Amino acid sequence: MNVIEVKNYEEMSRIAAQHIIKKIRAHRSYKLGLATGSTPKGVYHYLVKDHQETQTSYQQIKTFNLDEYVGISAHDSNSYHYFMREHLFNHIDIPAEHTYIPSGVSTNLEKECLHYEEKIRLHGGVDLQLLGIGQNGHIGFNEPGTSFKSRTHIVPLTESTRKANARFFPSIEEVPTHAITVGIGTILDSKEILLLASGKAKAEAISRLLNGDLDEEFPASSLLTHKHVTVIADEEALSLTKEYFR
Ligand SMILES: N[C@@H]1[C@@H](O)[C@H](O)[C@@H](COP(=O)(O)O)O[C@@H]1O
Repeated sequence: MNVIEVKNYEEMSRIAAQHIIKKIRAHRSYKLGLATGSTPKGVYHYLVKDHQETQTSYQQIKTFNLDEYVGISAHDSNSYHYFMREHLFNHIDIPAEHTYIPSGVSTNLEKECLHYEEKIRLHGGVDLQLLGIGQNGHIGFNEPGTSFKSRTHIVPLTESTRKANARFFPSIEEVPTHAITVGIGTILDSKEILLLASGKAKAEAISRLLNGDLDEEFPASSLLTHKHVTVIADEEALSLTKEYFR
């Protein structure tokens, strides 16, 4: 696992964006795995800025998002569909039909999970997966205890995750109780993984990831089994990690 220590959120975002832009320019039909949350917002800001300044093209790029809330439609401002349009898709030249996000309002959610897996597979898999990390080590919405072999599935959200995400909703009661997420096995199939972490709230999770052992109770530790993972973390996120492990 390669660890890049950066000063702050801004630097983390810039370096991650530069890496993604380089890949997109080098490979015409690149497949990007995308994430939501506060962490990747800055990366999307830099991708948009670069697109406006240099016209880096996304016409042949395909994107696959990690997850979506169950019961929240694509038009709802709390949906991850909305988030992606707002922060990235509306500002670059990617065709809407190239952007894939699981549907949280499908009438048959089990079928939706299988279809989503199939879509990723038919496109030859994800080349680069961008990831944030939950305070309890979740990746996508794979909560502690999820099998490292899991594929796209429906998950009940833990209280801690609902609390952490409550800031985006009018009240905690309105935070959905379930989500649809690609599995840990799906994430591990990506050819390359870029995990970003910024701020003190992530320090414990990052320290556990970098110091720790493989443990299904800590989903991010599954990344230790992958050959091509880069962690870009800022000083605060690395503040509890012993020097030796960086
Ligand atoms: N499903 C998302 C994750 O993909 C994300 O990594 C995590 C951390 O969010 P943030 O980046 O806002 O800290 O939150 C949500 O639960």
